[in-house]
Amino acid sequence: MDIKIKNLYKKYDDKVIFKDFNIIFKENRVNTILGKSGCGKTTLLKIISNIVEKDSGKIEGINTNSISYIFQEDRLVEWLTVKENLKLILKNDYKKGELDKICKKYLNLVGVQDFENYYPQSLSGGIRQRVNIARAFAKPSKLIIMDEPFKSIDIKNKNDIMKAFKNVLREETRTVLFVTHDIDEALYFTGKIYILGGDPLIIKATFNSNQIEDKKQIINLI
Ligand SMILES: Nc1ncnc2c1ncn2[C@@H]1O[C@H](COP(=O)(O)OP(=O)(O)OP(=O)(O)O)[C@@H](O)[C@H]1O
Repeated sequence: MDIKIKNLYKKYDDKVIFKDFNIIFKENRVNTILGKSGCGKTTLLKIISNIVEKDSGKIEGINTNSISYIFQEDRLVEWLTVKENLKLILKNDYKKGELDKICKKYLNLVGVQDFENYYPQSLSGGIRQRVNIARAFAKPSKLIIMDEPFKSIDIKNKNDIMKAFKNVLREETRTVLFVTHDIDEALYFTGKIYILGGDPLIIKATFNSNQIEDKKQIINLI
């Protein structure tokens, strides 16, 4: 089922972010959202995932019990090791005997298998975020919500993780909502690109990522 946002209204104090806003995100595809800083992208993701309350409107096609989140900052539990952090989230999704194998598979995927017994506080920001990404991918959720997930990761590791993520998406059908400021990231995944902007927010343009021949097409719209 596509995710349908209908007649969304939201303001913070007197600042109107959404006024009768409508958008449809495609099921089983990467839906990438681009837009100026502060236009309301994170608010949209948080409303969709029920972390921020909307003033009014309808959201269809979401099962809030089946969402994986990757935010700009990681949400690791400091007093649990990397592996325990994964197990905590995955314990209801897999049989006990499978958990170690699953943790290994996804930690491997993002290249942090050597850190499985470390506590988060002893890891760099980039490694922590990769653990965070492994945990989100490992959860067999239908929807993955990613808000600038690669921001703190160096270019080499970012490229490896994006490649790994592409492979996961080939194996498993997931719907992805992906906010980024990086046009190369947006174009890397096959899917839909939405350019949002304005005050209150509107959809300025939508593209299929494989339609874009020149990045300038997008830059000029943001
Ligand atoms: N809890 C809040 N209370 C009041 N204002 C808020 C709150 N959260 C966000 N805002 C404001 O709402 C607007 C939209 O914020 P939001 O974080 O959704 O933008 P964004 O497009 O995700 O920005 P960025 O690209 O910089 O992450 C901004 O002006 C922000 O200052």
